[in-house]
Amino acid sequence: MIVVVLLGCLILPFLLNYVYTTKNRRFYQLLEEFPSYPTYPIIGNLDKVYGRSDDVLRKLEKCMQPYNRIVFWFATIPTLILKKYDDIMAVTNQCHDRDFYGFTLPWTDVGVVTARYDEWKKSRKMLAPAFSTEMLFKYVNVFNDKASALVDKFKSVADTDQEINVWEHTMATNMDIFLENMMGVSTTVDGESGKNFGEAWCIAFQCINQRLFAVWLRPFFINYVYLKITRKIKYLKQLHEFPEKLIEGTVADFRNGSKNFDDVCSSKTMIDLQVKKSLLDASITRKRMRDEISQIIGAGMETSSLNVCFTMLNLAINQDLQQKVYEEITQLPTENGILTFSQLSNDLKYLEQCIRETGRLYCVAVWSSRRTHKDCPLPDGKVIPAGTVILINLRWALTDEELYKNPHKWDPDRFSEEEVAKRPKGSDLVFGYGARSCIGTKYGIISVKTQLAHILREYHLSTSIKQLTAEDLTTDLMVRSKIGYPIKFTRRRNLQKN
Ligand code: HEM
Repeated sequence: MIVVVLLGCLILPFLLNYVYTTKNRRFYQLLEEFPSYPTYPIIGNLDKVYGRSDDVLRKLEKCMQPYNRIVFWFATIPTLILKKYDDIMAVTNQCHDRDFYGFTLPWTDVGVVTARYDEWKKSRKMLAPAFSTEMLFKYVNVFNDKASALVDKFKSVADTDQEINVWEHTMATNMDIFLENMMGVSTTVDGESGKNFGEAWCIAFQCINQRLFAVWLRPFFINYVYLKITRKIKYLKQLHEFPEKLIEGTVADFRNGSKNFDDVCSSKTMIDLQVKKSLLDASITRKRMRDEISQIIGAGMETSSLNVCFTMLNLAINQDLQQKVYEEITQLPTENGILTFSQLSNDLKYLEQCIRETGRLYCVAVWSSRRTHKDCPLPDGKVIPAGTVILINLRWALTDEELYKNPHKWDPDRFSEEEVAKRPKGSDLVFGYGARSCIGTKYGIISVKTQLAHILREYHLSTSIKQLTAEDLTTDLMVRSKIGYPIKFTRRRNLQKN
C-alpha cells in the first residue's frame, strides 16, 4: 500500500504536467519557435543563473547574449525575454497586462504597478488627475523649496576636502517632495517613518528579486519563514506602517469634517483621490489603498533619487559638461532663484539631455514586464501566444549599438533634438513605452531637473572617481553604484575667488 502511495506521489506531478501541456499544446508549440536552453523538471532553466542576487541578473544577461529573444523557464513559468527595439515596440503597443504571480508578496499585492489589466485600468484612471499639467504646475513650488533645502544640506561639507555619499540626502529629499505633493503631508523625512519606509523598499526590492530566481522561495509559506529567519520581516512592518498611517490620517480628516467631498473634488492629491474613491466604492479595501500608495512611492522615489545621484556623479567626472550645464542654468533669468513651470518644461534643455542620458546608461529600472492577453505577432511574423509572460530588458535596448554608437559612454549629446530625430520613434525607452509606460515621466523629469539646477547653480561638483565602469554597478530590480556617489562640493562664489 505504502509503495503504491509513494509511486502515486512520484507519478502524479508528471501526469498532471502531461495533461496540462497536452491541453495547452498550441501555447507550448508557439513558444518552441523561440530559442531556449535545455530545461529540467521543477527548476526549469534556473541552474543557469544560480548565485548571489547581484550576479543573477548578470548571468541572465549572459544567457541572452547570443540571442535577441529567448524563452527562459523561471522554474515552471516560461518567460519570453526580449531586448530588441522593434520587438519591444510590438509588445508594448499590443499588451497592457502584467502578471507577477504573487512574487511581490508579502511586501505588496495589487497596485498600479503589479495589477492585472482590469484592475490596472481602474488604478491608472484614478491616478491620472494627480499627474495632470494643472497639478504639475502646482507641484513646482514644492520642487523648488525642497531642492533649496537639499542645497542647504551640503553647506556643512562645502569648501572642505570632504567627499560625501549623496545617496541618503537625495533619497530623503525625493521622499519629502513626494509626501508633500502627492500625499499633502508637510513633513520631513528626517522624522523617522518616511526614512524607514524608503529603507524598507530597498530591502523589499532585493527580496522580490531573490524570490524570482530562488525556486525554493516560491511557496509563500517558505518565503515567509525565510524572511523571519533572516530578520527581514521587520522591514515588512516598516513598509506597511507608513502608508497605513497616511491613510488613517486622511480618513480621520474626512470623518471629523476637516476635509469634505467638495475639497476633494478640487484637491487632487493622490491620497485624497484614493480615499474619496474608497469612500464611494466599498470594494476598495484599506490594504488595496496601502499597496497602491506604497507602489507609487516605490516606483517614483528611488528612480528619481538614483537619477539625481548618477547625474551628479557623471557631471563631477565630466567637468567640461558640468560647465556647459552651469552656463545654461545661470543664463536663465529667475526671481530669487525660483524656477517656473514653464522654464522647467521648456528650458534647461542640456540639463534635461544629461538626465535622459543618465536614464539610458544607468537604466535604473532594468526590467519591464508584460503578459499577452491575446496572441501577439512580432515584426518577423512569429507569434507570442496569449498568456505568455514577457520580460523586457530595457538596459539592453538602451545600450544597443545599432541605436547608440559607443553605447557605454555617458554622452548627453545623444539626446539633442537632431540626434533623437535620427532614432526610430519610441526607441528612448528610459520610461518604457505604450499605455503602461511610466505615469510619472514628466513629474520625474521636472523634479530631478529642479534638484540638479539648484545644486549646480550653487556648487561646483568634483569626485575622486575617474570613471564609472560596469564592475562598479550592482543590480537588484534597479541599477545602483556599489561604490556610492561620492561628491565634493565647492561653492561657486568661492571657486570664482580662487
Ligand atoms: C527618473 C525617474 C523614473 C524612471 C527612470 C522611471 C522608469 C519607469 C519605467 C521604465 C517603468 C516601466 C514602464 C513600462 O513597463 O513600459 C515605470 C513605470 C512606472 N513608474 Fe516610473 N520612472 C521614474 C519616475 C517615476 C515617478 C516620479 C513616478 C511617480 C510619481 C513613477 C511611477 C511609475 C508607475 C506608477 C509605473 C507603473 C505604470 C503602469 O504600470 O501603468 N515613476 N517607470
